Amino acid sequence: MSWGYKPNNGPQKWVENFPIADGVRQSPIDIVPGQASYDAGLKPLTLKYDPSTCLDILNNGHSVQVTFADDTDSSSLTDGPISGLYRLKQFHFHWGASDSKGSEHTVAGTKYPAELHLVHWNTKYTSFSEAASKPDGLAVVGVFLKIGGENPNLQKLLDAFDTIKSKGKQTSFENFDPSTLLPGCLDYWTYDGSLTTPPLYESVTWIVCKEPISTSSAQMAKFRTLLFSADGAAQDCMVDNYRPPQPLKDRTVRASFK
Ligand SMILES: NS(=O)(=O)c1cc(F)ccc1F
Ligand SMILES: [Zn+2]
Repeated sequence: MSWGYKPNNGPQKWVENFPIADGVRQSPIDIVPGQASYDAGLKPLTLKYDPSTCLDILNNGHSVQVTFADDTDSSSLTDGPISGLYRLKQFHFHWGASDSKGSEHTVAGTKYPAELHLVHWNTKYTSFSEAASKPDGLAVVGVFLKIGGENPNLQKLLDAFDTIKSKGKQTSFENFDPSTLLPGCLDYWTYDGSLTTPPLYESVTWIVCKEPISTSSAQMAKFRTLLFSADGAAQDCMVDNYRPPQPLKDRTVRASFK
């Protein structure tokens, strides 16, 4: 049986097949603002996204993912804590069975109902796959979702969910601009971490935005209509697809803001 988020295949069991789960730079972490160190050398993020690079939306059995054409530099991340140019490959979410949990990173122990991850790979490598296992291979921008007003930009994604309800389903999804899912303020915390799902590669420069975006409780309920299970199998709601915070070990979290 493959990895998942249940007691018998979930985060507490991943170390059996992926020993790096107990590694030195695992993600997510609990971010403690009072312990983060302000670094005046950190640049503002430069995120340039071209909606025409948006390809499709997929239920991959672990999350809902929107995939981008990454054969040019059209959708990229530069500056911030990184050097060079990283191309956007995909974005996806993690969420809970209720509004009281769901994010992977936490802020002084606070859990948000969901967390958006925008995954970028370092163009010093030839592909996402090659970059994914390198210590400076990936840069993931994390954005917290909080319960507030309905989010019309998020709604465009949710409207596609009925056609990708079960594992393996995908459908074309064009001209979506991921910058509409970013908060107004791009202040961030950054630290060296890992993928939060197997293979848990320690290849991610994490860039976690301080400001959340809003979603409504009804919109969160829509995420919970997705299934971990494939068509025809017993229906298994896709909820609680988040890894809990991991030990900080010998790492510091830097803040781009005072
Ligand atoms: N949740 S994550 O952003 O660390 C992540 C991104 C990937 F591209 C692959 C696996 C992952 F776990
Ligand atoms: Zn993720």
